Amino acid sequence: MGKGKRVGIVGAGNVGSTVAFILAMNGSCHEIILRDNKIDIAKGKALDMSQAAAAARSHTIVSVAEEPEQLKDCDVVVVTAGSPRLPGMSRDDLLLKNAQITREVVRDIKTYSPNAIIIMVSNPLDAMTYVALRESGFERNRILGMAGILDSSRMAYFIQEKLGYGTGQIRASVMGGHGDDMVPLPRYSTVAGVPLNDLLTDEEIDEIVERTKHGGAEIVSYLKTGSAYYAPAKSTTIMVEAILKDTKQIYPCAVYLDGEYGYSDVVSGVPVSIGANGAEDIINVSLNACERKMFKKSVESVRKLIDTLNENNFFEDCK
Ligand SMILES: NC(=O)c1ccc[n+]([C@@H]2O[C@H](COP(=O)([O-])OP(=O)(O)OC[C@H]3O[C@@H](n4cnc5c(N)ncnc54)[C@H](O)[C@@H]3O)[C@@H](O)[C@H]2O)c1
Ligand SMILES: O=C(O)C[C@H](O)C(=O)O
Repeated sequence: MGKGKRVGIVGAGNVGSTVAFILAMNGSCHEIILRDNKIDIAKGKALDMSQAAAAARSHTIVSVAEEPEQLKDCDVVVVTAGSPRLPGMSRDDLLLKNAQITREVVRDIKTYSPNAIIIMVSNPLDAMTYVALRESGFERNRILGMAGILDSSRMAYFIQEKLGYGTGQIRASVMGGHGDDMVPLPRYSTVAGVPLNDLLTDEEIDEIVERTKHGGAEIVSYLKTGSAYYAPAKSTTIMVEAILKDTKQIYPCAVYLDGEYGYSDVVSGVPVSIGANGAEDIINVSLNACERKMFKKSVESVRKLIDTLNENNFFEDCK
């Protein structure tokens, strides 16, 4: 699988380096190139991972791009550059700082890996995916944001914890933006094919929904110096591998909406078929009135962040 493929990772912090490690251990691609402001840290991690790859008999090479031009000709670039939140912060508090970082990083990707598919991870995720799209000028299928797989995995875990059984058999579904207004969908969640409301009470499902919405903050409250990275990294590698293997499997991803679900010129999380061309198809799931209302609120939250960027004349500088 993926022989000869090159994956770039910008931001070799907690999430980026864990993505690299998983890909290297899986032998998912031929080469992984790390890029970070902290060059020595990136070099140390690349060396460490290369030695782990040797131990695992993996053919993946991990190297460092010390200069922007060394992150060249990548098939996929994952962007995790930027600050994580700390306890008491919302993801949205990172907006202006991470938008500037995303802009710089995406300009280099556009120049040196002009055919890459970009997977955004930096927060606030939907707004950063929008920034990447505007800054790159790439077709919308080539810019995806990672969040829905993570949020759905969290919901699946909370269902399993509540039930006490079903490990590995739970399919949970979350749509909308990656914020407090995300839209967990119990109606589309099952355990070994059994609908959730056959297994849990409404109150129990409500608790799971609320905990899912605040799943990121729960981990920040324990870690204190940053945010989650194991589940985010695993979720990101699922997207990278779907692109490299051209699987065309459906995953919830943040993509630019152009009329889908009744919204345009905004990014939100929806089910997407992922393949070699990135977001190849956007799947239209039928939502009931209540779900539509929640989706609308979530889209409006993302739209507010885009408005804030506009008010700061952020997009006037887009090349
Ligand atoms: N979408 C999601 O579901 C999700 C999940 C987890 C984390 N995140 C977000 O991902 C981002 C990274 O999280 P983390 O835990 O890895 O943080 P981290 O602080 O561990 O790593 C971020 C890295 O980015 C680097 N960096 C900063 N500016 C850069 C630039 N211009 N060029 C290259 N590198 C640069 C930093 O040196 C650092 O190593 C945060 O914004 C976080 O909120 C999103
Ligand atoms: O919660 C955060 O700030 C990081 C990430 O978005 C997450 O959900 O873990």
